[in-house]
Amino acid sequence: MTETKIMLDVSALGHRYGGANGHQAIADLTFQVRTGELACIVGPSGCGKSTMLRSISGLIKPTTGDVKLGGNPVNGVPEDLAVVFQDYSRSLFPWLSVRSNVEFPLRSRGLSKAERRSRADEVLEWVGLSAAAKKYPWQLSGGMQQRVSIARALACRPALLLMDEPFASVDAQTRFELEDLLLRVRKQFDSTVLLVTHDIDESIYLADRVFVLSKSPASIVADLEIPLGDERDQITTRESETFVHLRSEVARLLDVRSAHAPAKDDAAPAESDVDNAESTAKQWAEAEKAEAAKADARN
Ligand SMILES: Nc1ncnc2c1ncn2[C@@H]1O[C@H](COP(=O)(O)OP(=O)(O)OP(=O)(O)O)[C@@H](O)[C@H]1O
Repeated sequence: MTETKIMLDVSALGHRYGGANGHQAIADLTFQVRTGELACIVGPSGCGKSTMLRSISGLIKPTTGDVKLGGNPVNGVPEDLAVVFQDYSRSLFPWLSVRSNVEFPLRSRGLSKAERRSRADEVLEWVGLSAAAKKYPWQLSGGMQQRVSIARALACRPALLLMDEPFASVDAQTRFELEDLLLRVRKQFDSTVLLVTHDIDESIYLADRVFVLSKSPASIVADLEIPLGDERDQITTRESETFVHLRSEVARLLDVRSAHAPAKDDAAPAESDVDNAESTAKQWAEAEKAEAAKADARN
């Protein structure tokens, strides 16, 4: 029997902002993502998804539990992790061309200039942006900018691709196109993906597995295998009996009818952490810039 490898192992992860009397954002999160799997996490607004992603990507140190990537403990930003955010305007550098944006994180990974160029050109072709390589992000539509972000993440050949509501800022048509693009490229690059969304249909359409989160503080309330096969289609898959059944099941688990009720502990953020509350995309971009600067200093 072949052993299934675990790429991401999250164990009893918890985070409380603002010390002992502060705000418990996530509590006792335990789940695993297998190598080569596309897993989606769906949870109600404010339940702690970003806090979880920050912990997994090493941007914050969780107060309890631990995270392992490829068997190694995550104690800072891991090199073999890439992240795609909803807010592409904050994660792409406006002063760099599309190609340079894609090459940027490769600078800290010890690749030669020629290798960086060839990787960037390969992924840009895969996301259909070869012709836009010399343009700047601000010359592109939102959907195209998000394709640049996806290309940039894939160029790093990450062991794990984290995606934080990646398609939430584009129109419905573009969203469908980007979802299908993700399904194509994850196959091409054999990627392991963890995607966070609050769109139930999107989570089922994309995933091999869906984890459903509770309201704040987030914990896992269900782990559902999605038996929709590899070939998915925006119309026929979404109309299928299995899809419709899963949609109702996830909606029930999320208890969508009460999703707009304020969570009992959803007061103002804990004061001591307010400085910390800038967007994860910005934090990540700063971490990448720092890594590239270190690499430049070494060379
Ligand atoms: N830096 C911080 N300091 C204090 N509290 C915070 C901080 N960041 C988030 N919180 C609180 O933790 C809880 C979870 O926030 P988080 O942003 O992780 O949730 P989310 O599920 O990503 O939200 P959304 O769905 O709105 O994106 C919220 O109550 C939020 O106010």
